[in-house]
Amino acid sequence: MPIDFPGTPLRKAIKASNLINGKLTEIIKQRKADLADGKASLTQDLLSHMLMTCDEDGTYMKEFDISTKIIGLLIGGYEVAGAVCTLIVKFLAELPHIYDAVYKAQEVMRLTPPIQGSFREASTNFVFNGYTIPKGWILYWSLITTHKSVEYFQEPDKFDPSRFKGTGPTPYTYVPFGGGPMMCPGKEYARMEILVFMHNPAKRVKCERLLPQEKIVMDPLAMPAKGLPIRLFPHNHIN
Ligand code: HEM
Repeated sequence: MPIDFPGTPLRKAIKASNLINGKLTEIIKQRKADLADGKASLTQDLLSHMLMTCDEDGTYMKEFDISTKIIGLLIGGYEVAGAVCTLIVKFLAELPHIYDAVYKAQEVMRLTPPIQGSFREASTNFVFNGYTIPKGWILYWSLITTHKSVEYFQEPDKFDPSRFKGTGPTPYTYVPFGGGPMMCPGKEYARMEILVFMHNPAKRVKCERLLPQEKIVMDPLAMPAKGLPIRLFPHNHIN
């Protein structure tokens, strides 16, 4: 239960988020001033783009919304794809036989999706599984529950990249990047980043886990608890 209380991870997260938002707001204000003085260009980067683009009603994004979008991009662009690459190394160490890299990466994101779910606001009253959800409620949808459902995936806890052969899973049952209009905007970039990673270090070396029983923890992304210490060998290494 998330309670904002001194000493809790939530309190720490709120403090860190306020600090980062404060720094980003300074940068945003500076950019606004630079744009007004002609010292910055309208097309120089995403920040200028967010400041200068309005929606169909002529409304511009608020500073706070720009700041949270930037935090989302920083986390998505760095942490999340990094978490997937770490987990790929873990599975490569456990199951080193070469399989199609694309299927393997997909199966890693099914079994250990770095982001476990996301939030939505109910735009209307509706009934789900006998529960009435009133309009305006904030809901958490859990993608890991769908990924581990026996209804959609046989032996859901087994690492089996062949699930993605042929037509693959039923639509909306494999959703590591979310779904619908709010789907992750970094999806294609992340896929490319992961495949480049798999093609280079992961293909050239064999890995051995130093802590084979190391657990995966959600903090908040799925990550090995001790940072996944490994030993690397070239593929032609003979013990
Ligand atoms: C394997 C890597 C990644 C995974 C698994 C992932 C997953 C997700 C998920 C599940 C969401 C929530 C979607 C929803 O609510 O339906 C999301 C949102 C988002 N992702 Fe990613 N992501 C990844 C990489 C990236 C990268 C590389 C970027 C940017 C360069 C990025 C930027 C974002 C942003 C900005 C949002 C928020 C979108 C919004 O609120 O409209 N992500 N991501």
